[in-house]
Amino acid sequence: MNVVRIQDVLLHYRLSGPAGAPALALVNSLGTDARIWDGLIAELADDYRILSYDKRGHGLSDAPAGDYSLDDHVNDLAGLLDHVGFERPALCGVSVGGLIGQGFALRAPQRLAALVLSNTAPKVGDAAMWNDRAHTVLNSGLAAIADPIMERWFSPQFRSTRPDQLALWRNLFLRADPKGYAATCATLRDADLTAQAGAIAVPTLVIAGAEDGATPPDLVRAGAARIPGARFEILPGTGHIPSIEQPKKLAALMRQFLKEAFHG
Ligand SMILES: O=C(O)CC1=CCC(=O)O1
Repeated sequence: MNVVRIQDVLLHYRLSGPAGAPALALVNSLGTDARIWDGLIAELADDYRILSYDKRGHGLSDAPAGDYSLDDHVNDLAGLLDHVGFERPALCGVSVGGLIGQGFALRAPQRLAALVLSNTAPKVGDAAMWNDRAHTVLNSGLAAIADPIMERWFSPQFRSTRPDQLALWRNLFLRADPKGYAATCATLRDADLTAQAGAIAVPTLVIAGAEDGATPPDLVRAGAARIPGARFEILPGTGHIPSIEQPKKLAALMRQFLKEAFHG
């Protein structure tokens, strides 16, 4: 098991694909861990050296006390990229992972070959929603919100045709750490990159899920429009986490984009 201590937080990470291949780093969403990327990694690992990790408060990584700022997450990512020797990777983040990606791109554009923003925006939700969600989870546990969250994560087709898969992802969600989850709700409450998104100077692909209940296509499209030169794509029949629902289609979009970013 790979582990590194960054900012006094133990982070669990995984590396896949051939050493020396173009590098790709993946940042997970709220209430998930690095396993959401398994289907995508299976598609891309012949051609890319891929880093995935459990961001702080999630998976096997530490869940330190207190609210997490976007800077905390960006600093973790920067330290992890240094640790694994990724000098200029492509970065793909989903949802709050995409906010972390935008924060990293604003801080260190020279460190990125390309940015893929999956199901995210410069601002996601509002303060009342994130405060309410954190309060519920801390007082009543993740089970109290599991059903509506599965509806936000997954398309109706996925929920009706893949009940066993749905049950496993629900289990993963239920086993998350409520403290780490609530601390990341604070990240989402406080992070607003709307005014800065126009300064992102990295080739960017923005992807929406046509049936995303958390970051609907119009929100994602509006965010993409703020990023100079960003490409925008909608994946049909897909909810909030395309790497789970449609890893092959997501990989196809990314493969084309990353080829141009790395090889011109
Ligand atoms: O849990 C949700 O509503 C989906 C989500 C919002 C931000 C994130 O990372 O996941």
